[in-house]
Amino acid sequence: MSGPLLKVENLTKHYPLGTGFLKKTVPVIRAVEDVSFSVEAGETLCIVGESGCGKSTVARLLMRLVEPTGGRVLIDGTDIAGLKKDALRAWRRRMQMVFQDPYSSLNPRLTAERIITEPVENFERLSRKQRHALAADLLRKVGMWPEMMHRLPSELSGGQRQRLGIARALSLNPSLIIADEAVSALDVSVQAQILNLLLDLQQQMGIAFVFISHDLGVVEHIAHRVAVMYLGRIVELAPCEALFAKPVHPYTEALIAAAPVPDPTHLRLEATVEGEVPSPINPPTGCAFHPRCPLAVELCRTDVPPLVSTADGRLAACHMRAPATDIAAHLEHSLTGGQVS
Ligand SMILES: Nc1ncnc2c1ncn2[C@@H]1O[C@H](COP(=O)(O)OP(=O)(O)OP(=O)(O)O)[C@@H](O)[C@H]1O
Repeated sequence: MSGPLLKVENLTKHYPLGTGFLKKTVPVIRAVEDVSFSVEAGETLCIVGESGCGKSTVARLLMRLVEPTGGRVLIDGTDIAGLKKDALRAWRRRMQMVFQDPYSSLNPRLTAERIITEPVENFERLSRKQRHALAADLLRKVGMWPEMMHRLPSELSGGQRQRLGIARALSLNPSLIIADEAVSALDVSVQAQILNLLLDLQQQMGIAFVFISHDLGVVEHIAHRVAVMYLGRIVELAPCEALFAKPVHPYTEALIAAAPVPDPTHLRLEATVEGEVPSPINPPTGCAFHPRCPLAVELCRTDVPPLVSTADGRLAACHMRAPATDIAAHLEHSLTGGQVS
């Protein structure tokens, strides 16, 4: 296959606040702003950032659970917005989602067998025997006993319920799984088991993951590449090791400094950075991080920094640490006391 499995181009989602009276423009929540990234087959891209930065909205846009205000999502080069009936069904088989809360995302009235075979039965009729065999196989894949297929979600532990959610996602042999805070509701030791299960499944089945988390310990354990979001935008995108070893964006640096968790057994420390996240309704001008940034200069207050490639092959949006060549002269001018135009 040539090209990435998933390509996201300039994805934007604004939620209007109320309806416009007499066509008056209404204020919007800028949940996702001009987000672009790609995911290769078999790769794990983690999206990390503080609460409210737009991570879950990206997940919902990828799954077409909400419509974008702008931008495109391409699977194997095909724009999913243009897919009609059959192609849309085929695409839905390839992308599955695992949710944060294994308690509320599983139907409490269905047995484990019904829960995990339901996605397949949306596409084809299964005999009792086929359903049984499929459920047993999927349960084994996620490290559960086939006998558990007769249990209701309330008869399973939190970790088992999340395994069930993963088995359900695996049932259609997806190429890509979007996992939104998939281990956040679990105890630390169970988190590690589920993360290791996902890594094993990835190795065996070549599944790609978009893994959304606010927990840097989790991210460091499983990511190949990491996209750091701040107030709806990606501010840094880098290979995992490089990001943790030498963050470029001051926000990434602050996140990592606030949660120094290189040891995967300490998965629970949460990222916090000094100061409040500004409102996505009225974000700061220029770089949205400038009110909290120790490096901010006048240019940061006036111009949104573009996401540019740095010498070591990552992307960063920072006037100070990753100046775009065409604005480098502008920056030098402002640093040397010149007026920002
Ligand atoms: N359906 C909606 N209607 C209006 N605003 C929304 C909606 N969904 C999300 N938002 C807003 O969009 C912004 C991004 O929310 P989102 O849930 O994507 O962030 P997040 O990074 O996933 O946060 P968390 O980690 O707390 O889930 C927030 O300001 C949120 O209040």
